[in-house]
Amino acid sequence: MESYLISKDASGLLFYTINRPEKRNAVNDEIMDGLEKAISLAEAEDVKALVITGAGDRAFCSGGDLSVFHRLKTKEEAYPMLSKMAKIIGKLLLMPKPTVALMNGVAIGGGCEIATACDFRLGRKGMKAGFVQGNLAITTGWGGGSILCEKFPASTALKMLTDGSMLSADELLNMGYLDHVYEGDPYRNCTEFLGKLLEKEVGVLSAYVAILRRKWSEASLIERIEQEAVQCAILWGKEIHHQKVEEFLNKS
Ligand SMILES: CC[C@@H](C(=O)O)C(=O)SCCNC(=O)CCNC(=O)[C@H](O)C(C)(C)COP(=O)(O)OP(=O)(O)OC[C@H]1O[C@@H](n2cnc3c(N)ncnc32)[C@H](O)[C@@H]1OP(=O)(O)O
Repeated sequence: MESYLISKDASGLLFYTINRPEKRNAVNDEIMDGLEKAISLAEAEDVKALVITGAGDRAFCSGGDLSVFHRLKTKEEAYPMLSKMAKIIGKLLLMPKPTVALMNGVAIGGGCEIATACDFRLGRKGMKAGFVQGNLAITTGWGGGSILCEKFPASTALKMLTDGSMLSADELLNMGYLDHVYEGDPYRNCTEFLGKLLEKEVGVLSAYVAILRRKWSEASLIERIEQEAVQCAILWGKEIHHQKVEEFLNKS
């Protein structure tokens, strides 16, 4: 089974679907490479927006694949993985088309980092999301912390990052993290939410998006994302992080 799927519809939406529902759509190297591929495919003239979602009805994305990345023990081993995904998330953040996180289920850790980089976040009623990295004795390491701090009020961002709690769709909507909570078919809800955006010329969409992207480029957000990966790698190398991950992997 492919780890990811890429498809395009007639209205100009390019879909990137993480396809590991049995692992709650945890991110491995293949998924990182697929996301980078989808970001470049979205440059095509007939694509109006990129939509990221997860296969199945349980998870949007459960973050980094702990069973794979647990093999990385030192900061020197962890940094290339963190930096690779931080660069891809930086590309997602600055890509020249609008982006949507269609959060069909739980989003945890790195899953929230991917969603935070998107322009719009739609959550299925009943889903939950949380930046749980602190519970694993690390921080966000793919840039999501820096992006959260840029896009949301400082107190909202700091509370989400330091609490490490799972928040309900209604809580996420109230605090402005989600733009919309939907029930029923995700595809129909996504196209309805985007609505008139999809009727606009692609040049108009890219020009508006560029206004936003310039703001983030001028705020040195890419440099801050890179510093976040470095900082996370240092915590990653500590024994307490490995103990916390082992607790999750041995939980059954
Ligand atoms: C590494 C980068 C870092 C960052 O920079 O942000 C991170 O992302 S840290 C990773 C943070 N993620 C987590 O801590 C998520 C851990 N997962 C869970 O809490 C739960 O699995 C869930 C996502 C809430 C789903 O719960 P549930 O529906 O009850 O399913 P299971 O727990 O039984 O999981 C099913 C299956 O999937 C495996 N799984 C789930 N998440 C991951 C993951 N992130 N990495 C690897 N594997 C994962 C889980 O182990 C089960 O596998 P089997 O036992 O083989 O069925």
